[in-house]
Amino acid sequence: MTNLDATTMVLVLALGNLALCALLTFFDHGPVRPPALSAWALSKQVQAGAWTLLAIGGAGVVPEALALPGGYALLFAGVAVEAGAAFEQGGRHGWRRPTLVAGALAILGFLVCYWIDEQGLRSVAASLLLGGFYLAGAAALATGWRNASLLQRFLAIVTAVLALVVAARGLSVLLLPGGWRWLSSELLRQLSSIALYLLMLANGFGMLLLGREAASRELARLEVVDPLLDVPNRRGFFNALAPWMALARRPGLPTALVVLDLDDFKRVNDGYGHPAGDTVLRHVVDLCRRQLRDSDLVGRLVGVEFAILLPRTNADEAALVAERIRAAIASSPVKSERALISMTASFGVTVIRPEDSTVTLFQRADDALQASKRAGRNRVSQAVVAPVEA
Ligand SMILES: Nc1nc2c(ncn2[C@@H]2O[C@H](COP(=O)(O)OP(=O)(O)OP(=O)(O)O)[C@@H](O)[C@H]2O)c(=O)[nH]1
Repeated sequence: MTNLDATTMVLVLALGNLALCALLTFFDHGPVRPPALSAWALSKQVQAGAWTLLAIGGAGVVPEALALPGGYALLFAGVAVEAGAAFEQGGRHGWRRPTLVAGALAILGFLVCYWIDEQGLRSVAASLLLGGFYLAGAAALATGWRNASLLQRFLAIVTAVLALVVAARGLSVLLLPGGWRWLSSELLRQLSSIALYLLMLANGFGMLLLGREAASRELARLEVVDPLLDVPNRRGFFNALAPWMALARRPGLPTALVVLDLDDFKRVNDGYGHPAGDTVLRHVVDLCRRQLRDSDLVGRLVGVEFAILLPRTNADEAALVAERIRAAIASSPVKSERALISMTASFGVTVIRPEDSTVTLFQRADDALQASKRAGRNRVSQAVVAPVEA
């Protein structure tokens, strides 16, 4: 292997991290910057500072006695923040703080080792601590392995392997100072430098690509899910309804559809403000969910009109479910900042018939809903089904 001297590798790492920082500065992340990305950008800045300090220390611009401990302390702070960002990205928000504490302890531990032994113990501590933090980052990437994307799994494995190479260097200095067979300690040092460089690249591209994956997943989700209430929107509900429409053409248990419209909701918005109206909507969805089975589905059709799909349920059973939800809504006022807001809803109930299209199905349910409204609101009406002509 060509000789990669330590000063060159440190310089390459400094330049690489500085380049990443520049890219992140000009990256348009939209109006809201995700916390994981902010933490990660900070970690890159700190690491860029660390490698730069180590590089200029190596070149004799800054006294080594200052550059080495200062550079490594910054480096541990940087990798600790980076591991914390990876936990944040993986949804383990609680792990961020312990990672930062571990970073502070690592700095302390390293400084003690440096003070005891400037050469041997220092590289043992540096390699083991850096490897440890990157391994923590790999563990964070591996969270939710089953649902993780291929990219995330690949990054978790690559990070773990490279972290082990970095840590192996520290162990070799400690246990096999003369090297082992062809694996000389110099070769391990070079491999460890290359691993650090690859970690920088893998984490750099990986984090940005993972962010992009998450953004496109979120976009796809928003096509079928209502962002305020986290239930299927009209399109999502119709998607879920399609197989039940097809099943209705075969003999078997019926599937019911309930449509629900909150009564006089304009009064809530006008009287208590739009945010209070949103709270009421969340509360209503919550109440509905509590009255339904896992196999049932509530979706938001438009505004304050909802639909509920009740598989294997006939019209009378569906009317009972609707009545339960009606009573729950009417008897649980919502606490807003200013007052208790009482709410009622009107319901239309029908079952899917073999000859139904979504238009005829919703027309029937909506007619029943309008009948409830005309009859004074806060009630459940079953659709009138015209007999099928022979
Ligand atoms: N806070 C809030 N209000 C909404 C939302 N979507 C729709 N609305 C409001 O809900 C109200 C719906 O009004 P309508 O369904 O036309 O009528 P209503 O006042 O509910 O009266 P009836 O349906 O005739 O009983 C309107 O004032 C909308 O602005 C939302 O996401 N949040």
